[in-house]
Amino acid sequence: MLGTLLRGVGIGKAFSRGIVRRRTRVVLEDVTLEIGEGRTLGLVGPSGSGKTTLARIVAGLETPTAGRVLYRGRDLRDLRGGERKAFRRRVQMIFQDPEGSLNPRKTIRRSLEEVLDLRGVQGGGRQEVREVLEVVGMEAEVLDRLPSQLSGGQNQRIALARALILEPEVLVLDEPTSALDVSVQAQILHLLRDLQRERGIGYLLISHHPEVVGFLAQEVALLRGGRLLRIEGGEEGKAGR
Ligand SMILES: Nc1ncnc2c1ncn2[C@@H]1O[C@H](COP(=O)(O)OP(=O)(O)OP(=O)(O)O)[C@@H](O)[C@H]1O
Repeated sequence: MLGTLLRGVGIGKAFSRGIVRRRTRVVLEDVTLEIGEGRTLGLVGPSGSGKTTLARIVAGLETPTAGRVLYRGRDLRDLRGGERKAFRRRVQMIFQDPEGSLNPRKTIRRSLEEVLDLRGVQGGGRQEVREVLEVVGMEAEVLDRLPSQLSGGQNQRIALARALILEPEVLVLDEPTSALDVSVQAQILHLLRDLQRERGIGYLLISHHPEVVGFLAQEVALLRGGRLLRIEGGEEGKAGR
């Protein structure tokens, strides 16, 4: 049995609004879910139901106002030093707008090399950058370009390459193909599926498109008005597992 990597338990989130009369708006209530090794949990629900907020909480980019997130059984609030670093490295988020997730003023080479710097890799970085480019199906000639000189699909591949350099255990994918042409969407989905099979990465996948969720997810969580209505088995057959 493959292990659980991330769990959200009883997650709630309320945003405050109004400066004079402090009011709060509850966006998530008592949401419990888990992301397992080599598995995809799809997250669907109407616009404004709290999907992105939940994804950001699970990825550690936002703190919940109730409940907790556990990474390998450890509460994120208790992670310090090396453990905190490990979480930051092993849980990565991929966004809908690939160009926006890359620094527009940095070449692709710089964007990838700076992640290697974060990992403390020196000298041998060049080879690794080339290897990861190959994994995401890109040629080395893109290295000297800026994100604005690449297509949406190419930028999403680079965003993935950047995450892969950190050797992630979990990828939180927020509408990763929605900004792309249909044919490019399919390529990215196949790439994501292959990466998961080869590396056992766990995915939390937000998408408005049932065919996208059906392709990758074994389980699908339905969020409505900030509450998890149900989690059900996905269409495993379609993914050919
Ligand atoms: N930083 C914030 N401050 C206040 N309210 C916020 C904040 N972030 C999100 N919200 C509110 O929380 C609710 C849920 O937003 P969220 O983006 O999580 O929904 P979503 O399901 O991802 O929507 P979509 O499918 O349209 O992307 C919305 O009403 C939104 O306005």
